[in-house]
This record gives sequence, C-alpha cells and structure tokens, in this order.
Amino acid sequence: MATVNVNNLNALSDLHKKPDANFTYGTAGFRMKAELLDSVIFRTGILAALRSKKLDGKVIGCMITASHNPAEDNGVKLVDPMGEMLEGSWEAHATALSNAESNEHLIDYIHSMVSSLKIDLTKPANVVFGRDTRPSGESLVAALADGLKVLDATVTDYGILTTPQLHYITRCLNTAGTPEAYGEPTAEGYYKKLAAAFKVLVEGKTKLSALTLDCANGVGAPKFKEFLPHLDDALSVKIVNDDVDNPSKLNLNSGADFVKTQQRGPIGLKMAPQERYASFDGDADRLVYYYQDDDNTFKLLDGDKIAGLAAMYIIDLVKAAGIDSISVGVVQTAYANGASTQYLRNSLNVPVSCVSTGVKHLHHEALKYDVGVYFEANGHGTVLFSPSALKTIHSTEGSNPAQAVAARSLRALSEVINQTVGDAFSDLLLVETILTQRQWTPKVWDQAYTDLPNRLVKVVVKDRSIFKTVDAERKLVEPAGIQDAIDAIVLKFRDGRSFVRPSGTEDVVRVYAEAATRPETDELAYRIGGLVFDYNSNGSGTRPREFL
Ligand SMILES: CC(=O)N[C@H]1[C@@H](OP(=O)(O)O)O[C@H](CO)[C@@H](O)[C@@H]1O
Ligand SMILES: [Mg+2]
Repeated sequence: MATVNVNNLNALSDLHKKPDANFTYGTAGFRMKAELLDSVIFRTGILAALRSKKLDGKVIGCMITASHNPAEDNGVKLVDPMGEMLEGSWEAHATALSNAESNEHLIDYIHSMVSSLKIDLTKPANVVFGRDTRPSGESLVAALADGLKVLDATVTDYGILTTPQLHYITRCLNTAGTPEAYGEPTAEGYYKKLAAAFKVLVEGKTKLSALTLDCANGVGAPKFKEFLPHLDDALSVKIVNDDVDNPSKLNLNSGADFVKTQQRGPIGLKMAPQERYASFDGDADRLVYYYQDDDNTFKLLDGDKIAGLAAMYIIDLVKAAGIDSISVGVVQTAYANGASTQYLRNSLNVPVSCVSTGVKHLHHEALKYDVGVYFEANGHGTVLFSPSALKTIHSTEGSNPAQAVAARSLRALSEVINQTVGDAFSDLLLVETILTQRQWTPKVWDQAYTDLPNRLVKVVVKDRSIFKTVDAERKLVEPAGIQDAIDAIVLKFRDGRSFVRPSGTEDVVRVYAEAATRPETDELAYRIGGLVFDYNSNGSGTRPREFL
C-alpha cells in the first residue's frame, strides 16, 4: 500500500496549525469566522485530493465562501464530480480530519481512510477551486493549495466565481468528451450556454420592463455584469448593491437572506409599485423576488412561489408539446408555506414530497421524478430533468407547429436551468422566461395563492442536541412529551402549523409557525418559543420578552 509522504505532510501542516476549536462539516460545509479556518481549509484540500483519488482521478470542486453570512466569516464546501454536494458519508471524514489534534493524528486518520475506503494513493488527484469576494478568500486559497500539495494533486484555480459556476465547471470537466458533456468548463462557457437557451425561450416575445437586481454587494454583482453582454438585448436589468470594493457591505441590509428573513426590501432601495425586484445572496445560489403592491405593502415571492411558478409552467409546456410520459414532482421542506403546498397539490395536482432541511436532501428526492422541481422557501433550488425525460424532450418534434415550439422551449429550459445545484442566475432566467412568455407582472404571478402569515423564531438553549426530530423534521421525539405540548397549543389556532428543530448551521433551535392571521401566527410562534425555552429549564440567557 502506498503511504503519505510524512515529511512533506509535516512541513506543510506546520504552516497551518489547528487552533483550539472543534469543527463540523455540516449542511453548508465548514462555515465560521475566517480567522479560525486556515487549518480546516488546508485539511479540506487533503480530503479533496483523497476524494478524487478514490474516484479514479475524477475532478473534485472546492468552493471557498460563506454565502449569506457576514463579511468576516468564510467557509468551504466540496463538490462531487457531477456537480452535486459531497457525498454524505464523507462529511464525517471532513469533520474528523479537521479535528485531528496533531500531525500524527492527521496522518493516522488519512491512512485509516486509505485502508477502510480502499483508496489507491498512486491514482491521480484533480481538484478545481474558486472563491467569493470575501477578503479572507485569498489567504485561504493558499492554505487549500498547500493541502492539495500533500497528495500532489493537479489543481486549477478558477479565481472569483459564484458557487453555482464552480459546480457547473466541475460537471463540465468530468463529462467532457462523453455523450453527457455539460458544456465548456469556463465562466465564459457557462454564460454562453445560459444566454443561448434564454434567447430561444423569449424569442419573439415583448420584453418586460427592467428588473432591479440586488446583488448583496457580493460576487453576483461582477459576475452578472460579465454575463449581461451575452444576453444582447434580451433582458433589461438594473443592478444595485454591487459594491464589492467595500467588503464590510457584503450581505449587509441586503441580499436574499435579509429580504426573506426581514420580509422587506434591501435598506435604501426605493421601490415603485408593480415593478419587479430580485435579490441574490452572497454567493449567488439563492434568489428571491419581491414587489410593492398598489397600497405600498411589501410582497415577497420566495422559493415556494418560484417552485409554484416553475411547476405550473413546466406542466403546461409538457402538455403543449403533446408529451404524456413525463411527470412533474415538487420537493419542499417543512418551511414551505402551507398555502404553497395546498396550491401544488390541489390546483396543479402535482405530487409534493417533504424532506429534511438542506439542499442535498431536496436534490436527492427530486432525482426520483421525471422532472423534479425543488426549492427551499429561502430561494435555493433548481429543476432536475431525468435522463429519460431529457431523451423524450430531445426526441419530440411535435405533430404541429405549436407542439414543436413547446418542445423546443422544453429543450431550452433544460439548458437554462443549472442541473447541478440551485443557481440564482439560472433561476432568475427561468422566472424571467415565464413572466415574459405570459407577459405577467409580479402581482399576477403572486395571485396563484396567498401565503399564510408565518414567523420564524430562534430560541437559544443550553444544548440543542437534545432536540431530536422525525418525519422530515416536523415532529420532536425528544425531549419526551414536548411534541404533545406543541400539538395541544397548535390545535387552538385556525390553520395553525408549527414545528421545532435544532438548526444545522447555528447554535439555536428554530421554531416555525403559521396560522390564519398575523396576530394568531405571532402568538403561536411566541407560545411555542416560550415552551421550548422553558422545557426542562433548557433555555439559555434571558427569556426573550415576546415569548408567551
Ligand atoms: C430555516 C432555514 O432557512 N434554514 C437554512 C439553514 O439551515 P438550518 O439547519 O436551519 O440552520 O441553512 C441551510 C444552509 O444554508 C439552509 O439549507 C436552510 O434552509
Ligand atoms: Mg448561498
């Protein structure tokens, strides 16, 4: 069995010493204050090389970003060969490597992986990486490169990219020269592919008024500016919050997460009634839309609304193309608004699955449908076309001109939508396609259903690990008895629904509540919040005043 060059590892690892901290590779990879990340990223480089060797030298992607987190944070996520998230069973290896206390422990763990996973160290390792606009990215890339040197990986640094661009590039590199070739493995190739498909989709339609796009002062801004010229004149976009030269502004009072959680527009953005607005998050994999109604109320068109719009459109298009062998399904999490689930099931008659929080769960479930639409309410999602659906779409010519046009649109749609991961650019083009095809204002889109008022509350507890869930995180089985208490409260509220789960990314327990009216929703959320806080005296700090 080949072994790791210990001298090489020692010399490199000494440059990236582990601080006194404990790390976990979670739903969003590693994510924390950037100053803690140097050793974690160095070791993630080693893991990426091991993963590539395990997969016979297939290219693994590595993205340095902390998405919607504040500017001082950073993080890292690995991308598997087809552009999907790192296989779940490797997350534990990432965690173990990052926590090895000494070089000896690190080497031991690598060797234990080599033997238990039968990794052939003589195989090549190929890794590509990119980063968002965070200032800490540059030195973290250097740590990553050192980690990759440990196992002599062949690397390509793609510089500053959006997260979905790196997923796209990874898939392109691994499919090049095969019948599944995904495209040119460059940002330029990505722009060309998306733009060509979008132009087909809106050809001959009257252009909509300009969309105002908030880029959260992140990587979406320079990259969307690079992309726009490829669209020629097919779409008008006015970019705001594009100040990437002031890192402290990243995600500050702007961006998809701010808009979704605060249920308001970015601070400083003057909104005009009935105009379209959209926000990206800090690494451009999330998208939400919004508008201001005639009575000046703020209206959010979140991931659930995008999923509903996309499902409605795809079902119509499949029918219009005369195809009856393709079924559409939608995947949501428990955070999806109850009204959206009702709309999908009862108005669109599509099957809806509910899975645990985290995109990998949604992605996995969506693969079970011919066309699987998946979105988290926060705006992260995409539409997956199965190989058989693609085959049908590509072989459908249509028996009349209308069917031929619909089939052509379906083909273009499968090109415009990023098949690897939720992608704000791609999702934006999807929404703009549908609104342009239908000549809809955001208000018309919004009329599909009315969201139930909802509230998300964070509860700080002493130990969130005591909260154990089942049923796609909708029910608590531990602590014992708490679910009965929740159910008893929920029963008192019209259209009431509430669930409690520990966050996978923050040290809090989240409470979600919805009910028929805003006051009832707030009362429900704060009563459950209070219940969780008080349960077995597990609350931490001062009991929030609003808790009932
Ligand atoms: C309620 C909510 O928005 N939760 C987010 C959040 O997960 P938590 O496990 O709830 O902290 O971060 C995840 C990663 O970005 C994202 O997938 C998920 O939707
Ligand atoms: Mg993101």
